[in-house]
Amino acid sequence: MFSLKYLSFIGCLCAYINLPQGFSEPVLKKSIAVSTVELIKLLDVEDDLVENLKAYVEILKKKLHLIEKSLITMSTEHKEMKSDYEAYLGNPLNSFRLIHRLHTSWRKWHDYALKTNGDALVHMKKAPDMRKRLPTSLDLEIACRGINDLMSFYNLKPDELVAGNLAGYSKPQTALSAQDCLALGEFSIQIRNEDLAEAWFNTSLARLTEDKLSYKAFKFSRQRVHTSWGLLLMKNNQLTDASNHIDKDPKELSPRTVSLHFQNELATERNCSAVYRKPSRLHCRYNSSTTPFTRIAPLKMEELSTDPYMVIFHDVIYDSEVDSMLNSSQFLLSLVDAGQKSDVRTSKDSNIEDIDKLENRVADMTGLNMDMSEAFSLINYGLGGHYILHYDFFNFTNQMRKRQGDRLATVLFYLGDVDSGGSTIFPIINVTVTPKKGSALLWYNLHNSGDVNLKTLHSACPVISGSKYVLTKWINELPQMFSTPCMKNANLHSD
Ligand SMILES: O=C(O)CCC(=O)C(=O)O
Ligand SMILES: [Fe+2]
Repeated sequence: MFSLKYLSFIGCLCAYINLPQGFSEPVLKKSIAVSTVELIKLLDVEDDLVENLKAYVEILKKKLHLIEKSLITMSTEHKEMKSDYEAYLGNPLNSFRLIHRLHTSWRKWHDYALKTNGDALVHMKKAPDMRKRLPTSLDLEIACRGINDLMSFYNLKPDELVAGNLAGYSKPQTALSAQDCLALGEFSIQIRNEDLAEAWFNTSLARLTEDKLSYKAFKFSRQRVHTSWGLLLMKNNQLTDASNHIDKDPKELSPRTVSLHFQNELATERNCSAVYRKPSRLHCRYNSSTTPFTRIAPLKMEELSTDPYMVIFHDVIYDSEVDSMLNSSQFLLSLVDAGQKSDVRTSKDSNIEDIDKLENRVADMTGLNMDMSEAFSLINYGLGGHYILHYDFFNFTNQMRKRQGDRLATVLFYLGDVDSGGSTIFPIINVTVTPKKGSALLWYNLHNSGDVNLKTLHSACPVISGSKYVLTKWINELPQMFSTPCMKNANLHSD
Protein backbone atom coordinates (compact mmCIF):
# COMPACT_ATOMS: atom_id res chain seq x y z
CA MET A 1 0.00 0.00 0.00
CA PHE A 2 2.73 2.38 0.96
CA SER A 3 4.59 1.92 -2.28
CA LEU A 4 1.49 2.49 -4.37
CA LYS A 5 0.72 5.58 -2.42
CA TYR A 6 4.27 6.74 -2.86
CA LEU A 7 4.21 6.11 -6.60
CA SER A 8 0.94 7.86 -6.96
CA PHE A 9 2.34 10.72 -4.99
CA ILE A 10 5.18 11.00 -7.49
CA GLY A 11 2.63 10.76 -10.29
CA CYS A 12 0.55 13.58 -8.88
CA LEU A 13 3.59 15.67 -8.17
CA CYS A 14 4.78 15.21 -11.71
CA ALA A 15 1.39 16.23 -13.01
CA TYR A 16 1.51 19.26 -10.79
CA ILE A 17 4.87 20.53 -11.92
CA ASN A 18 3.90 19.66 -15.45
CA LEU A 19 6.30 16.82 -16.04
CA PRO A 20 5.35 13.54 -17.61
CA GLN A 21 4.19 11.12 -14.98
CA GLY A 22 6.09 7.94 -14.32
CA PHE A 23 9.82 7.80 -14.66
CA SER A 24 10.29 8.38 -18.33
CA GLU A 25 12.06 11.33 -19.89
CA PRO A 26 9.85 14.00 -21.38
CA VAL A 27 9.05 13.15 -24.97
CA LEU A 28 8.05 16.16 -27.00
CA LYS A 29 6.27 14.43 -29.80
CA LYS A 30 2.91 13.11 -28.84
CA SER A 31 2.05 9.54 -29.63
CA ILE A 32 -0.70 8.89 -32.09
CA ALA A 33 -1.68 5.60 -30.57
CA VAL A 34 -3.25 6.88 -27.39
CA SER A 35 -5.57 9.50 -28.77
CA THR A 36 -8.60 9.18 -30.99
CA VAL A 37 -8.07 12.73 -32.21
CA GLU A 38 -4.61 11.86 -33.52
CA LEU A 39 -5.85 8.58 -34.99
CA ILE A 40 -8.46 10.48 -36.98
CA LYS A 41 -5.63 12.53 -38.53
CA LEU A 42 -4.01 9.28 -39.61
CA LEU A 43 -7.10 8.52 -41.66
CA ASP A 44 -6.32 11.67 -43.71
CA VAL A 45 -2.76 10.46 -44.19
CA GLU A 46 -4.06 7.12 -45.42
CA ASP A 47 -6.44 8.96 -47.77
CA ASP A 48 -3.46 10.79 -49.28
CA LEU A 49 -1.48 7.61 -49.57
CA VAL A 50 -4.32 5.78 -51.30
CA GLU A 51 -4.94 8.71 -53.67
CA ASN A 52 -1.27 8.88 -54.66
CA LEU A 53 -0.97 5.16 -55.18
CA LYS A 54 -4.16 5.18 -57.25
CA ALA A 55 -2.78 7.96 -59.46
CA TYR A 56 0.46 6.00 -59.81
CA VAL A 57 -1.45 2.85 -60.78
CA GLU A 58 -3.49 4.81 -63.35
CA ILE A 59 -0.31 5.99 -65.05
CA LEU A 60 1.16 2.49 -65.00
CA LYS A 61 -2.09 1.15 -66.44
CA LYS A 62 -1.81 3.58 -69.37
CA LYS A 63 1.71 2.38 -69.98
CA LEU A 64 0.60 -1.20 -69.83
CA HIS A 65 -2.26 -0.53 -72.18
CA LEU A 66 0.09 1.03 -74.73
CA ILE A 67 2.49 -1.91 -74.59
CA GLU A 68 -0.37 -4.38 -74.88
CA LYS A 69 -1.79 -2.58 -77.93
CA SER A 70 1.55 -2.59 -79.69
CA LEU A 71 2.06 -6.24 -78.81
CA ILE A 72 -1.18 -7.16 -80.56
CA THR A 73 -0.05 -5.43 -83.77
CA MET A 74 3.39 -6.98 -83.50
CA SER A 75 2.23 -10.49 -82.85
CA THR A 76 -0.33 -10.34 -85.67
CA GLU A 77 2.42 -9.40 -88.09
CA HIS A 78 4.68 -12.03 -86.61
CA LYS A 79 2.08 -14.78 -87.03
CA GLU A 80 1.42 -13.70 -90.59
CA MET A 81 5.09 -13.93 -91.33
CA LYS A 82 5.42 -17.37 -89.80
CA SER A 83 2.47 -18.80 -91.70
CA ASP A 84 4.41 -18.40 -94.96
CA TYR A 85 7.77 -16.91 -94.20
CA GLU A 86 9.25 -17.48 -97.63
CA ALA A 87 6.53 -15.45 -99.31
CA TYR A 88 6.60 -12.90 -96.55
CA LEU A 89 10.28 -12.36 -96.50
CA GLY A 90 10.37 -12.47 -100.29
CA ASN A 91 8.86 -9.05 -100.10
CA PRO A 92 11.76 -6.65 -99.47
CA LEU A 93 9.54 -4.30 -97.53
CA ASN A 94 8.72 -7.06 -95.08
CA SER A 95 12.34 -8.08 -94.62
CA PHE A 96 13.21 -4.43 -94.09
CA ARG A 97 10.47 -4.11 -91.47
CA LEU A 98 11.66 -7.22 -89.64
CA ILE A 99 15.22 -5.92 -89.48
CA HIS A 100 14.06 -2.52 -88.43
CA ARG A 101 11.69 -3.90 -85.83
CA LEU A 102 14.31 -5.99 -84.21
CA HIS A 103 16.99 -3.37 -84.39
CA THR A 104 15.07 -0.32 -83.25
CA SER A 105 11.69 -1.11 -81.87
CA TRP A 106 12.75 -3.74 -79.38
CA ARG A 107 15.38 -1.49 -78.04
CA LYS A 108 12.76 1.26 -77.81
CA TRP A 109 10.32 -1.01 -76.04
CA HIS A 110 12.97 -2.24 -73.72
CA ASP A 111 13.90 1.32 -72.76
CA TYR A 112 10.28 2.31 -72.44
CA ALA A 113 9.52 -0.62 -70.17
CA LEU A 114 12.42 0.16 -67.87
CA LYS A 115 11.98 3.90 -67.89
CA THR A 116 10.32 5.21 -64.79
CA ASN A 117 7.58 7.38 -65.94
CA GLY A 118 8.07 11.00 -64.85
CA ASP A 119 4.36 11.55 -64.18
CA ALA A 120 4.18 8.46 -62.08
CA LEU A 121 7.18 9.54 -60.07
CA VAL A 122 5.42 12.74 -59.06
CA HIS A 123 3.11 10.60 -56.98
CA MET A 124 5.82 8.44 -55.55
CA LYS A 125 7.92 11.48 -54.63
CA LYS A 126 5.21 12.38 -52.14
CA ALA A 127 6.06 9.32 -50.12
CA PRO A 128 9.13 10.82 -48.36
CA ASP A 129 7.11 13.96 -47.49
CA MET A 130 4.39 11.78 -46.13
CA ARG A 131 6.79 9.95 -43.86
CA LYS A 132 6.72 12.86 -41.45
CA ARG A 133 3.03 12.29 -40.99
CA LEU A 134 3.25 8.53 -40.61
CA PRO A 135 3.32 6.81 -37.22
CA THR A 136 6.82 6.38 -35.81
CA SER A 137 8.21 3.23 -34.25
CA LEU A 138 7.42 4.79 -30.88
CA ASP A 139 3.79 5.13 -31.94
CA LEU A 140 3.77 1.49 -32.98
CA GLU A 141 5.29 0.50 -29.68
CA ILE A 142 2.63 2.42 -27.79
CA ALA A 143 -0.09 0.82 -29.91
CA CYS A 144 1.36 -2.63 -29.11
CA ARG A 145 1.41 -1.68 -25.46
CA GLY A 146 -2.24 -0.70 -25.73
CA ILE A 147 -3.12 -4.15 -27.08
CA ASN A 148 -0.92 -5.77 -24.47
CA ASP A 149 -2.65 -3.86 -21.68
CA LEU A 150 -6.03 -4.92 -23.00
CA MET A 151 -4.83 -8.51 -22.93
CA SER A 152 -3.64 -8.41 -19.36
CA PHE A 153 -6.48 -6.34 -17.98
CA TYR A 154 -9.18 -8.41 -19.66
CA ASN A 155 -7.29 -11.70 -19.74
CA LEU A 156 -7.39 -12.05 -23.53
CA LYS A 157 -5.41 -14.56 -25.59
CA PRO A 158 -3.79 -13.98 -29.01
CA ASP A 159 -6.18 -16.33 -30.81
CA GLU A 160 -9.15 -14.38 -29.41
CA LEU A 161 -7.72 -11.11 -30.70
CA VAL A 162 -6.86 -12.66 -34.05
CA ALA A 163 -10.49 -13.65 -34.41
CA GLY A 164 -11.53 -10.10 -33.49
CA ASN A 165 -12.99 -11.21 -30.18
CA LEU A 166 -12.45 -8.54 -27.52
CA ALA A 167 -13.79 -9.76 -24.19
CA GLY A 168 -17.20 -10.54 -25.61
CA TYR A 169 -17.13 -7.56 -27.95
CA SER A 170 -16.88 -9.47 -31.20
CA LYS A 171 -15.89 -7.79 -34.43
CA PRO A 172 -14.56 -10.47 -36.77
CA GLN A 173 -13.99 -7.93 -39.56
CA THR A 174 -11.34 -6.28 -37.40
CA ALA A 175 -9.29 -9.47 -37.05
CA LEU A 176 -5.49 -9.11 -36.92
CA SER A 177 -3.23 -10.03 -39.83
CA ALA A 178 -0.15 -12.28 -39.70
CA GLN A 179 2.04 -9.14 -39.78
CA ASP A 180 0.11 -7.61 -36.88
CA CYS A 181 0.70 -10.78 -34.86
CA LEU A 182 4.40 -10.70 -35.69
CA ALA A 183 4.67 -7.08 -34.50
CA LEU A 184 2.91 -7.99 -31.26
CA GLY A 185 5.21 -10.99 -30.84
CA GLU A 186 8.28 -8.79 -31.23
CA PHE A 187 6.84 -6.32 -28.76
CA SER A 188 6.23 -9.15 -26.28
CA ILE A 189 9.94 -10.00 -26.45
CA GLN A 190 10.71 -6.40 -25.60
CA ILE A 191 8.57 -6.55 -22.50
CA ARG A 192 10.09 -9.92 -21.59
CA ASN A 193 6.90 -11.87 -21.98
CA GLU A 194 8.47 -14.65 -23.97
CA ASP A 195 5.64 -17.16 -23.69
CA LEU A 196 3.32 -14.56 -25.09
CA ALA A 197 5.82 -13.81 -27.86
CA GLU A 198 5.84 -17.49 -28.87
CA ALA A 199 2.05 -17.55 -28.77
CA TRP A 200 1.97 -14.53 -31.11
CA PHE A 201 4.50 -16.14 -33.47
CA ASN A 202 2.39 -19.28 -33.57
CA THR A 203 -0.71 -17.25 -34.29
CA SER A 204 1.14 -15.34 -36.97
CA LEU A 205 2.17 -18.59 -38.71
CA ALA A 206 -1.35 -19.98 -38.45
CA ARG A 207 -2.74 -16.75 -39.89
CA LEU A 208 -0.26 -16.90 -42.78
CA THR A 209 -1.57 -20.25 -43.92
CA GLU A 210 -5.09 -18.77 -43.99
CA ASP A 211 -4.06 -15.68 -45.98
CA LYS A 212 -4.16 -16.20 -49.69
CA LEU A 213 -0.66 -14.96 -50.37
CA SER A 214 1.48 -15.70 -53.39
CA TYR A 215 4.01 -18.44 -52.68
CA LYS A 216 6.88 -15.94 -52.64
CA ALA A 217 5.14 -13.57 -50.22
CA PHE A 218 4.15 -16.52 -48.04
CA LYS A 219 7.71 -17.81 -47.88
CA PHE A 220 9.12 -14.38 -47.15
CA SER A 221 6.63 -13.69 -44.34
CA ARG A 222 7.10 -17.14 -42.80
CA GLN A 223 10.82 -16.59 -42.79
CA ARG A 224 10.43 -13.30 -40.95
CA VAL A 225 8.39 -14.94 -38.20
CA HIS A 226 10.82 -17.83 -37.89
CA THR A 227 13.79 -15.46 -37.74
CA SER A 228 12.26 -13.51 -34.87
CA TRP A 229 11.33 -16.71 -33.09
CA GLY A 230 14.79 -18.16 -33.65
CA LEU A 231 16.43 -14.99 -32.28
CA LEU A 232 14.34 -15.27 -29.17
CA LEU A 233 15.43 -18.87 -28.63
CA MET A 234 19.05 -17.98 -29.31
CA LYS A 235 18.88 -15.30 -26.67
CA ASN A 236 17.81 -18.00 -24.23
CA ASN A 237 20.60 -20.25 -25.41
CA GLN A 238 18.16 -22.81 -26.83
CA LEU A 239 20.36 -23.23 -29.86
CA THR A 240 18.95 -26.53 -31.13
CA ASP A 241 15.39 -25.20 -31.10
CA ALA A 242 16.58 -21.94 -32.63
CA SER A 243 18.30 -23.79 -35.46
CA ASN A 244 14.96 -25.33 -36.46
CA HIS A 245 13.58 -21.87 -37.01
CA ILE A 246 16.59 -20.28 -38.61
CA ASP A 247 17.47 -23.29 -40.73
CA LYS A 248 21.10 -23.38 -39.72
CA ASP A 249 23.28 -25.84 -37.90
CA PRO A 250 23.17 -25.09 -34.15
CA LYS A 251 26.99 -24.82 -34.18
CA GLU A 252 26.78 -21.95 -36.64
CA LEU A 253 24.60 -19.94 -34.30
CA SER A 254 26.27 -17.42 -32.08
CA PRO A 255 23.92 -16.07 -29.45
CA ARG A 256 23.51 -12.46 -30.47
CA THR A 257 22.71 -9.66 -28.18
CA VAL A 258 19.06 -8.94 -28.42
CA SER A 259 18.47 -5.50 -27.12
CA LEU A 260 15.82 -5.69 -24.52
CA HIS A 261 13.93 -2.68 -23.62
CA PHE A 262 12.41 -2.90 -20.21
CA GLN A 263 9.50 -0.76 -19.38
CA ASN A 264 8.43 -0.84 -15.79
CA GLU A 265 4.84 -0.71 -16.63
CA LEU A 266 2.74 -0.50 -13.53
CA ALA A 267 -0.44 -2.40 -14.00
CA THR A 268 -3.53 -2.35 -11.93
CA GLU A 269 -3.44 -5.22 -9.48
CA ARG A 270 -7.02 -6.12 -9.87
CA ASN A 271 -8.55 -7.34 -13.05
CA CYS A 272 -10.69 -4.77 -14.82
CA SER A 273 -12.99 -7.44 -16.20
CA ALA A 274 -14.29 -8.24 -12.73
CA VAL A 275 -17.38 -6.38 -11.66
CA TYR A 276 -16.64 -4.72 -8.38
CA ARG A 277 -19.86 -2.97 -7.78
CA LYS A 278 -21.43 -4.57 -4.76
CA PRO A 279 -25.18 -4.42 -4.17
CA SER A 280 -25.82 -1.04 -2.68
CA ARG A 281 -28.08 -0.17 0.18
CA LEU A 282 -27.61 3.43 -0.80
CA HIS A 283 -30.10 5.30 -2.88
CA CYS A 284 -30.92 7.78 -5.61
CA ARG A 285 -32.44 11.14 -4.88
CA TYR A 286 -32.91 14.62 -6.24
CA ASN A 287 -30.44 17.01 -4.70
CA SER A 288 -32.20 20.33 -4.20
CA SER A 289 -30.37 21.63 -1.19
CA THR A 290 -26.70 22.15 -2.00
CA THR A 291 -27.12 25.68 -3.38
CA PRO A 292 -30.10 27.98 -4.01
CA PHE A 293 -29.89 27.08 -7.69
CA THR A 294 -30.48 23.38 -7.06
CA ARG A 295 -33.82 24.30 -5.49
CA ILE A 296 -35.12 25.33 -8.89
CA ALA A 297 -33.09 22.76 -10.82
CA PRO A 298 -32.59 19.71 -8.61
CA LEU A 299 -29.78 17.36 -9.63
CA LYS A 300 -30.26 13.60 -10.03
CA MET A 301 -27.88 12.04 -7.55
CA GLU A 302 -27.03 8.40 -6.80
CA GLU A 303 -24.95 7.57 -3.74
CA LEU A 304 -22.27 4.97 -4.34
CA SER A 305 -20.27 4.98 -1.15
CA THR A 306 -20.13 6.69 2.22
CA ASP A 307 -16.40 6.12 2.86
CA PRO A 308 -15.09 7.79 0.82
CA TYR A 309 -18.22 9.81 0.20
CA MET A 310 -18.97 9.22 -3.46
CA VAL A 311 -21.95 10.10 -5.59
CA ILE A 312 -22.75 10.03 -9.24
CA PHE A 313 -24.82 12.81 -10.84
CA HIS A 314 -26.88 11.81 -13.83
CA ASP A 315 -27.62 14.13 -16.78
CA VAL A 316 -25.65 16.90 -15.18
CA ILE A 317 -24.08 18.20 -18.38
CA TYR A 318 -26.06 18.79 -21.58
CA ASP A 319 -25.19 16.98 -24.81
CA SER A 320 -24.91 20.39 -26.49
CA GLU A 321 -22.31 21.49 -23.93
CA VAL A 322 -20.33 18.30 -24.43
CA ASP A 323 -20.52 18.56 -28.20
CA SER A 324 -19.43 22.17 -28.31
CA MET A 325 -16.56 21.36 -25.98
CA LEU A 326 -15.37 18.43 -28.04
CA ASN A 327 -15.69 20.42 -31.25
CA SER A 328 -13.93 23.50 -29.92
CA SER A 329 -10.66 24.26 -31.58
CA GLN A 330 -9.29 25.21 -28.16
CA PHE A 331 -9.82 21.65 -27.04
CA LEU A 332 -8.37 20.09 -30.16
CA LEU A 333 -5.39 22.40 -30.20
CA SER A 334 -4.61 21.85 -26.57
CA LEU A 335 -4.74 18.12 -27.10
CA VAL A 336 -2.24 18.35 -29.90
CA ASP A 337 0.12 20.85 -28.34
CA ALA A 338 0.51 19.87 -24.73
CA GLY A 339 2.15 16.56 -25.50
CA GLN A 340 3.44 14.17 -22.97
CA LYS A 341 4.27 10.54 -22.94
CA SER A 342 3.30 8.74 -19.83
CA ASP A 343 3.67 5.16 -18.82
CA VAL A 344 1.27 5.80 -16.02
CA ARG A 345 -1.59 7.29 -17.91
CA THR A 346 -1.78 6.29 -21.54
CA SER A 347 -4.05 9.04 -22.74
CA LYS A 348 -3.87 12.65 -23.77
CA ASP A 349 -4.92 15.43 -21.53
CA SER A 350 -5.14 19.16 -21.64
CA ASN A 351 -6.12 21.96 -19.36
CA ILE A 352 -9.27 23.75 -20.27
CA GLU A 353 -9.68 27.30 -19.06
CA ASP A 354 -12.76 29.50 -19.11
CA ILE A 355 -15.45 27.00 -18.49
CA ASP A 356 -17.23 29.25 -16.03
CA LYS A 357 -20.65 27.75 -16.51
CA LEU A 358 -19.39 24.31 -15.75
CA GLU A 359 -17.50 25.57 -12.75
CA ASN A 360 -20.78 26.94 -11.35
CA ARG A 361 -22.33 23.55 -12.00
CA VAL A 362 -19.59 21.89 -9.95
CA ALA A 363 -20.28 24.39 -7.18
CA ASP A 364 -23.99 23.44 -7.31
CA MET A 365 -23.17 19.76 -7.24
CA THR A 366 -20.72 19.91 -4.39
CA GLY A 367 -21.63 23.02 -2.42
CA LEU A 368 -17.89 23.68 -2.37
CA ASN A 369 -16.03 26.88 -3.05
CA MET A 370 -14.34 26.84 -6.46
CA ASP A 371 -11.69 29.45 -5.58
CA MET A 372 -8.19 28.09 -6.10
CA SER A 373 -9.55 24.96 -7.74
CA GLU A 374 -7.47 23.62 -10.58
CA ALA A 375 -8.39 24.23 -14.22
CA PHE A 376 -10.55 21.55 -15.80
CA SER A 377 -8.46 18.81 -17.27
CA LEU A 378 -9.78 17.09 -20.35
CA ILE A 379 -8.54 13.58 -21.02
CA ASN A 380 -8.95 11.54 -24.17
CA TYR A 381 -8.23 7.83 -23.96
CA GLY A 382 -7.84 5.94 -27.25
CA LEU A 383 -6.96 2.32 -27.98
CA GLY A 384 -6.09 0.60 -24.70
CA GLY A 385 -5.89 4.02 -23.02
CA HIS A 386 -5.92 3.65 -19.27
CA TYR A 387 -4.74 5.21 -16.05
CA ILE A 388 -3.07 2.95 -13.52
CA LEU A 389 -4.04 2.76 -9.86
CA HIS A 390 -3.40 6.09 -8.21
CA TYR A 391 -4.61 8.62 -5.72
CA ASP A 392 -5.61 12.13 -6.68
CA PHE A 393 -4.27 13.71 -3.48
CA PHE A 394 -0.68 14.84 -3.19
CA ASN A 395 -0.29 14.04 0.48
CA PHE A 396 2.08 16.92 1.00
CA THR A 397 4.17 17.07 4.08
CA ASN A 398 3.28 20.14 6.10
CA GLN A 399 6.25 22.11 4.81
CA MET A 400 5.37 21.31 1.23
CA ARG A 401 1.68 21.88 1.60
CA LYS A 402 0.56 24.32 -1.01
CA ARG A 403 -1.27 27.48 -0.18
CA GLN A 404 -4.50 26.03 -1.52
CA GLY A 405 -4.08 22.75 0.37
CA ASP A 406 -4.51 19.28 -1.01
CA ARG A 407 -7.11 18.02 -3.47
CA LEU A 408 -10.15 17.65 -1.27
CA ALA A 409 -12.52 16.32 -3.89
CA THR A 410 -12.51 15.12 -7.48
CA VAL A 411 -15.32 15.64 -9.96
CA LEU A 412 -15.09 13.52 -13.09
CA PHE A 413 -17.48 14.33 -15.95
CA TYR A 414 -18.00 11.56 -18.51
CA LEU A 415 -18.27 13.28 -21.88
CA GLY A 416 -19.29 10.21 -23.82
CA ASP A 417 -20.28 6.58 -23.60
CA VAL A 418 -17.51 4.07 -24.27
CA ASP A 419 -18.40 1.11 -26.51
CA SER A 420 -16.50 -1.29 -24.31
CA GLY A 421 -14.06 -0.99 -21.37
CA GLY A 422 -12.91 2.31 -19.85
CA SER A 423 -14.63 2.02 -16.46
CA THR A 424 -13.32 3.92 -13.47
CA ILE A 425 -12.68 1.42 -10.68
CA PHE A 426 -12.13 1.82 -6.95
CA PRO A 427 -10.89 -1.67 -5.98
CA ILE A 428 -10.71 -1.11 -2.22
CA ILE A 429 -14.35 -0.16 -1.91
CA ASN A 430 -15.50 -2.41 -4.76
CA VAL A 431 -16.99 0.31 -6.90
CA THR A 432 -17.01 0.30 -10.69
CA VAL A 433 -18.37 3.23 -12.63
CA THR A 434 -19.18 2.79 -16.30
CA PRO A 435 -18.77 5.98 -18.32
CA LYS A 436 -22.12 7.41 -19.37
CA LYS A 437 -22.40 10.58 -21.40
CA GLY A 438 -23.61 13.47 -19.26
CA SER A 439 -22.94 11.94 -15.85
CA ALA A 440 -20.34 13.02 -13.32
CA LEU A 441 -18.70 11.25 -10.43
CA LEU A 442 -17.82 13.12 -7.26
CA TRP A 443 -15.72 11.77 -4.43
CA TYR A 444 -13.76 13.10 -1.48
CA ASN A 445 -10.06 12.30 -1.41
CA LEU A 446 -9.58 13.52 2.15
CA HIS A 447 -11.24 12.69 5.43
CA ASN A 448 -12.87 15.56 7.28
CA SER A 449 -9.79 15.65 9.47
CA GLY A 450 -7.77 16.56 6.37
CA ASP A 451 -6.04 13.17 6.39
CA VAL A 452 -5.80 11.39 3.07
CA ASN A 453 -8.36 8.64 2.50
CA LEU A 454 -6.49 5.58 1.23
CA LYS A 455 -9.74 3.97 0.12
CA THR A 456 -9.90 6.43 -2.77
CA LEU A 457 -7.33 4.40 -4.72
CA HIS A 458 -8.67 4.23 -8.27
CA SER A 459 -7.80 3.56 -11.86
CA ALA A 460 -9.24 3.89 -15.34
CA CYS A 461 -9.51 0.52 -17.10
CA PRO A 462 -8.25 0.29 -20.67
CA VAL A 463 -10.65 1.24 -23.42
CA ILE A 464 -11.45 -1.88 -25.44
CA SER A 465 -13.38 -0.25 -28.19
CA GLY A 466 -14.36 3.32 -28.92
CA SER A 467 -12.80 6.25 -27.16
CA LYS A 468 -13.26 7.87 -23.81
CA TYR A 469 -13.41 11.55 -22.93
CA VAL A 470 -13.49 12.73 -19.33
CA LEU A 471 -13.25 16.16 -17.81
CA THR A 472 -11.72 16.33 -14.35
CA LYS A 473 -12.00 19.06 -11.76
CA TRP A 474 -9.95 18.93 -8.58
CA ILE A 475 -11.28 21.04 -5.75
CA ASN A 476 -8.78 22.23 -3.22
CA GLU A 477 -8.95 22.17 0.53
CA LEU A 478 -8.18 25.64 1.77
CA PRO A 479 -11.03 27.71 0.26
CA GLN A 480 -13.46 25.40 2.06
CA MET A 481 -12.26 26.36 5.52
CA PHE A 482 -15.34 28.42 6.42
CA SER A 483 -17.88 25.95 5.02
CA THR A 484 -16.54 22.49 5.80
CA PRO A 485 -16.07 21.39 9.38
CA CYS A 486 -12.61 20.15 10.26
CA MET A 487 -13.14 17.21 12.58
CA LYS A 488 -10.00 15.73 13.97
CA ASN A 489 -9.77 12.01 13.12
CA ALA A 490 -13.39 11.82 12.13
CA ASN A 491 -15.20 11.25 8.91
CA LEU A 492 -18.51 13.02 8.73
CA HIS A 493 -19.70 10.75 5.99
CA SER A 494 -18.78 7.34 7.33
CA ASP A 495 -21.54 4.97 8.34
O1 LIG B 1 -10.61 8.48 -16.50
C1 LIG B 1 -10.97 8.02 -15.43
O2 LIG B 1 -11.89 7.21 -15.36
C2 LIG B 1 -10.24 8.41 -14.18
C3 LIG B 1 -9.41 9.66 -14.34
C4 LIG B 1 -8.67 9.97 -13.11
O3 LIG B 1 -8.56 9.19 -12.23
C5 LIG B 1 -8.00 11.28 -12.96
O4 LIG B 1 -8.04 12.09 -13.89
O5 LIG B 1 -7.40 11.50 -11.89
FE1 LIG C 1 -7.65 10.08 -10.52
